[in-house]
Amino acid sequence: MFNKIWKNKEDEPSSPLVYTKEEIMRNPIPKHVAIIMDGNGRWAKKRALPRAAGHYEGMQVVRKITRFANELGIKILSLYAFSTENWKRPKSEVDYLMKLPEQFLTTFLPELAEENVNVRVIGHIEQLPEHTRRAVERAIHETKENTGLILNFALNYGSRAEITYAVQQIAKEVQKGRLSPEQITEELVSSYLMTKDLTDPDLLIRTSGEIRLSNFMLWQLAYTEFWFTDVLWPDFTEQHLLEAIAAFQKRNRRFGGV
Ligand SMILES: CCc1cc(N2CCCCCC2)n2ncc(-c3ccc(F)cc3)c2n1
Repeated sequence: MFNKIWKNKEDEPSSPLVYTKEEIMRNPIPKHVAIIMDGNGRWAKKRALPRAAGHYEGMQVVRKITRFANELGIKILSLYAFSTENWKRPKSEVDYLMKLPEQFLTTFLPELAEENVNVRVIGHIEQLPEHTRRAVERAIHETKENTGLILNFALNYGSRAEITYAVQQIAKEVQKGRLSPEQITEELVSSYLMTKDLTDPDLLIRTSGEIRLSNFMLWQLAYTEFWFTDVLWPDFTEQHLLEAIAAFQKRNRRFGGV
């Protein structure tokens, strides 16, 4: 295996450094954390379990990390749950994945509401099975007045498609004479994206050792700190989130000066 530019977290004993919530909360907390939740299939394979077991375990981690992010004072947590490329997976796996939003919400929506969490979704949910879309729309409706953590699921989402659709919409406005080319600024483009009501991610976390963006929030991540870990998503813990935020805080210490 080639020598990686960052430490392998998965094979080493747990990091000698242990961070506490109190210690991390003494420094600025990233307002928007985005996570590419990778490694569920590999986690199952390592245990000779079906891939569905990895997805199920990954869903339990979503609940745990959502609760902890809310405690830390993170304002927005974006989770890449299903990309437009995921449709290429075996039908049985896609069918299972499409049941997870209902399962998650049936089990945890009362708790999310209790914790004042505001559920949102970016992506083309109109292309999801009816039962999946209904569960998601109900969660969005039932939590829309909540003012706590914004839990933003990326479902059937692809960044290039999002940007292309925005360009098409802007071109139509120019064609109708409602916009001039000079009015097309970065702010205007951002206002045509699905994330128009959200600030850009301050910290991106990707698990399972993959070092790529996989067509996730390409425009929005322009100035985001990236933190990669070999840890597989089902093994991701509050301590790993603290480690990622500690790295974010170390990198942003320079903000005070040159
Ligand atoms: C539709 C694919 C999918 C996969 C999935 N996994 C599987 C892959 C990633 C690891 C996490 C568990 N989760 N976990 C929660 C949701 C969810 C989505 C929307 C919502 F409103 C509430 C919950 C979810 N959705």
